Amino acid sequence: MQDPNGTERVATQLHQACRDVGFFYIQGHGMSGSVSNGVRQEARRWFNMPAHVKEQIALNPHTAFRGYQQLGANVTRYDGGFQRDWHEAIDLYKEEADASASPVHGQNQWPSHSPAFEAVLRQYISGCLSIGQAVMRGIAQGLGLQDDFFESKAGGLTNAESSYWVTRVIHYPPLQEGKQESGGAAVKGSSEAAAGGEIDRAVQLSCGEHTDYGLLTIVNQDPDIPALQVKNARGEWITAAPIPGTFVCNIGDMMRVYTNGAYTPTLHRVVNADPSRSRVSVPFFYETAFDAEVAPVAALLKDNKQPMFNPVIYGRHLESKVLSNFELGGSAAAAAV
Ligand SMILES: O=C(O)CCC(=O)C(=O)O
Ligand SMILES: [Fe+2]
Repeated sequence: MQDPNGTERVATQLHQACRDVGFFYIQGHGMSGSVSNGVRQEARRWFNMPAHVKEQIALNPHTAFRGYQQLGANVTRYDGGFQRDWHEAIDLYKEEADASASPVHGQNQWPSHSPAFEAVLRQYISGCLSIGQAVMRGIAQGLGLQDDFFESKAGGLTNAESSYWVTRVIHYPPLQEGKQESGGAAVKGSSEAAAGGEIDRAVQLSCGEHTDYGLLTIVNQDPDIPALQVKNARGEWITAAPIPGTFVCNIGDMMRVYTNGAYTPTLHRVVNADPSRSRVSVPFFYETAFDAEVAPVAALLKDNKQPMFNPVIYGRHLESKVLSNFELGGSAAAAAV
């Protein structure tokens, strides 16, 4: 019997999804519901704690951008200005004992006052690392490479142990009244925009449109609040509705480089249009090792195609993104909390 485990079939499906859409769902991933649901339940409980408790693990440059960020601290940058994303979150990364090599290296600030939350979050991270390594093996196979390509030197020596993973525990309250209508994202306040400051778009977003930075994102979202939107090839926003028991996955910027543009990360955003309920999601980013040099894979440069991308050190790409993600300190958002 050929392909008894169906791995070739899955590899082909992954190839088609990465090439044509950039998003796919995974099921049969092996993570128990007590972990995937439990981490969201504990997160919801934690975000309901008073602000002064949450601020005990506040994120700033001295905490290597790890920890809690209040509502509106995370921003999306557009030409000429930024808009505040309407969420609060806890950011955690792979821990590094030597913090000197990068502004994002250091230890995590685990959620305060909640050992149960920390315990399930650690289980969740460990489960996602296994899933990430397994899916990357499938993606390598779908590309016609050795299934452990990404674990090899040419593939960045990335595995569950070395991945510079990130996880974001995110709480999206309902959008502010009068800002939820879809369409009409005209930029008002152009004098602010010209100065590179905060811009007042007609529509508020829970998370502005972006692509992810690394290899693979695994999204664990509330089952009953559709909010993640993906831009399709026609330029329309399509909802990636939650399917219980599955994770939504998408590929990031490094996959475009490795495949010399054959796979392109897809723009996505979050709009919690529910006026009465907040949404929790816990995306996990299975990323390249920090020092990995990412370059178009020679075996994928068919027909003497030239590489379209210069090699990138993943950690430098990550730093440039993280350092511009926040508008911390006294803000309109602080007043709104
Ligand atoms: O909350 C979600 O569904 C996805 C969030 C996201 O795209 C991100 O954090 O990069
Ligand atoms: Fe994302």
